[in-house]
Amino acid sequence: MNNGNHHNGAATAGGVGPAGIAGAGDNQWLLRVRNLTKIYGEPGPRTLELTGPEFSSNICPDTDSIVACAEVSFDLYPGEVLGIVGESGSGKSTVVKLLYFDLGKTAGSALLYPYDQGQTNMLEASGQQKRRIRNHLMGMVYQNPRDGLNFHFSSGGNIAEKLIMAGQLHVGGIRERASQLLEKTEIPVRRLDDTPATFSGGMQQRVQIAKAIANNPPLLFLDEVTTGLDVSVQARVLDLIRELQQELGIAMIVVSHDLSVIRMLTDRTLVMKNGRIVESGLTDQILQDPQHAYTQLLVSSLL
Ligand SMILES: Nc1ncnc2c1ncn2[C@@H]1O[C@H](COP(=O)(O)OP(=O)(O)OP(=O)(O)O)[C@@H](O)[C@H]1O
Repeated sequence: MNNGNHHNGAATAGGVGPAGIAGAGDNQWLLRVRNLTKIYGEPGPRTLELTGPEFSSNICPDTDSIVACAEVSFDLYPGEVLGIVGESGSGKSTVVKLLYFDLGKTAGSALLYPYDQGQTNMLEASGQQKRRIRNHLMGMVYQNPRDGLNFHFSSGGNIAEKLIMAGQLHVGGIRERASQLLEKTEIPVRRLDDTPATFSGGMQQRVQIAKAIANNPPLLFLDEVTTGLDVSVQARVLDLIRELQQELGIAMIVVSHDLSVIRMLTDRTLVMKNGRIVESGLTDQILQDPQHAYTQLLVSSLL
């Protein structure tokens, strides 16, 4: 498991920023996740014992319940980019969907420092508090733009929605901010009133990114955001994410089955298999010297 010692001297650490962690000290985590677990179906007493990488299965032989993820623990520091890599079905998306409140947990806790100074498990917050956390402190970019965007709204309308949810009501200000965000994500501002349905796949992802960062959240989730795009389009979206990360100092959790995406974007990586973390560490170290047999297989497929 990660020892929590590494972080990259985040731009927001110690400063008065959207992370709200002024004076929190240099080693203050932004997000602390412990024993995050999601099980579909009724688990039995031995469900966790009888599933996982050593069984090459996440299905409990006693109850047929599915362990989407179990006992996932890690810390994320302000401005740090953490990757989650693993094959299809390993539980990567489940982890970010639990943290973004798209799914309800079976067990575990997640403390987000700007929410109640990290004193309260945000996974047990009320619906209203969760909406507040989501609107002010987090952004999400989904693999499928239809999950993150309303295709009946214009691109500007999609961004406006996020701004309004966070309490911005001044129409002129909203339009100006939406234009600024489109510019930042390299979409011609003249497309402000066009719907995402008229955009290319790469542009749709960039509108999702613009919407996700609209309220300057300290934390952004990216779930397979370039999967399915043409290689050249992928490269442009990845470059944009990297530039925005450097400019804004935003912490990110990047989910991908693709180690080249993980290599390009992340500082530290969790490797998942059958719902469990099998290895974690600095991305460079994992790529150079993978310890777990499964990670070795993943890395060799990259070479
Ligand atoms: N609604 C559901 N009911 C039952 N099982 C589910 C449900 N959603 C996900 N699962 C299972 O949970 C496990 C983890 O799924 P998850 O989507 O997190 O994997 P992943 O690593 O993100 O893979 P992918 O990229 O293919 O989505 C898989 O075995 C999946 O079949």
